[in-house]
Amino acid sequence: MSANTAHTVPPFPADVPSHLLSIIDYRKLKDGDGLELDKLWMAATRHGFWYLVNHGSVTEAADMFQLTSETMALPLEEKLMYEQGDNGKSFGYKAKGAYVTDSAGNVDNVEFFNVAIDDALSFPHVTHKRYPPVVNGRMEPTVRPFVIKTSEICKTLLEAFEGRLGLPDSSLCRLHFANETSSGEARCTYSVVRPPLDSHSQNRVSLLAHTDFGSLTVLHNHRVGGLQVLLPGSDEWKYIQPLPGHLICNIGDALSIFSGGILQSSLHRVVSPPGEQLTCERISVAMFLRPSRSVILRALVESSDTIALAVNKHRRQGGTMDFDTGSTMSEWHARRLKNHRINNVKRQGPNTWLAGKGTEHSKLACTA
Ligand SMILES: O=C(O)CCC(=O)C(=O)O
Ligand SMILES: [Fe+2]
Repeated sequence: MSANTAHTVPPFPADVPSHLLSIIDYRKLKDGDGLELDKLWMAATRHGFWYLVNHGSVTEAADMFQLTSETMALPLEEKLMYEQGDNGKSFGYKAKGAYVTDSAGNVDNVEFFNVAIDDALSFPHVTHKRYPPVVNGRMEPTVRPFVIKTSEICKTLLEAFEGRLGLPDSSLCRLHFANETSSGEARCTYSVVRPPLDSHSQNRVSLLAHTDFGSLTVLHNHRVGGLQVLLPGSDEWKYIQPLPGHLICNIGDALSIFSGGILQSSLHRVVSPPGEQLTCERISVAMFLRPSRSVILRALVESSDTIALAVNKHRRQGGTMDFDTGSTMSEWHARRLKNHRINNVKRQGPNTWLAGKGTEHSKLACTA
């Protein structure tokens, strides 16, 4: 397997429907620039997606791309020794074809390798799971620096949201960076569309429509497209153009629930790369920040009048979002993940697909 280089990858096509996401400057956020905070707030509350530039994690991400190529090149039998399984745990390998993509039972075309944030930080001590030697060899030089750098970015974003939501300082950060384990993880993602190609190859769903389970997702996808988003109020799936040096950030279910729905957790999916990129290898690297395992997913109404007002307004207007789920983060994650797995869907029937949904229930009819 050879990773695509800038020379071999055709450009992302200009004639496909794409979102012009806001571009937020991380350096300005760190400096407390009010206008940049306004831009972030607008993006996070309207769309739940934005680009982040000047984030200072280009080198760390480049090493993770290298790790992705090395890990995905392992023999399938070796990767399968680390398969995540059907019990709602996501650490380790996900083979392509393990997740459903629709209610008809079609399956995905994406491989993941997930490394627990806790394992990256505690290495060589194993907190959750063992990994192949190629990952272990890069745990200290590559995965740990990536996780530390990306966690700093996430902390800055959470602090900005605390301020705008009227929450006491550290209240969101404490839910994520306490002395407890979490399901948070770094992810290496790989997919390629292989011949025979037919008229359905273009635009085929390769990762199901979903909202992210946790709080924040920070994604490096620089060249080969495929990520699409269905923004609130829209009924058209549109691409997010991959841009070198730009992080793609999005809000997940947990932050949406904590904030009484003020922060948007939007539906997204991955389809085969558009236009001439169709048969290019697609690699993306992400970190998923999730609250600690025992944190209950409910709106923080006691800590913020802004959130309490938002919940009341939502209820008065007949909204159906559940702001008191009664689920811990760990239960929410396990339920959603189990219901993505084709083996569970086969065992338990088509309703499993519906039971796998997150906060999108309340907003839009899921179209895929
Ligand atoms: O690879 C991508 O562009 C995004 C994948 C994704 O949405 C996810 O892994 O949750
Ligand atoms: Fe996602």
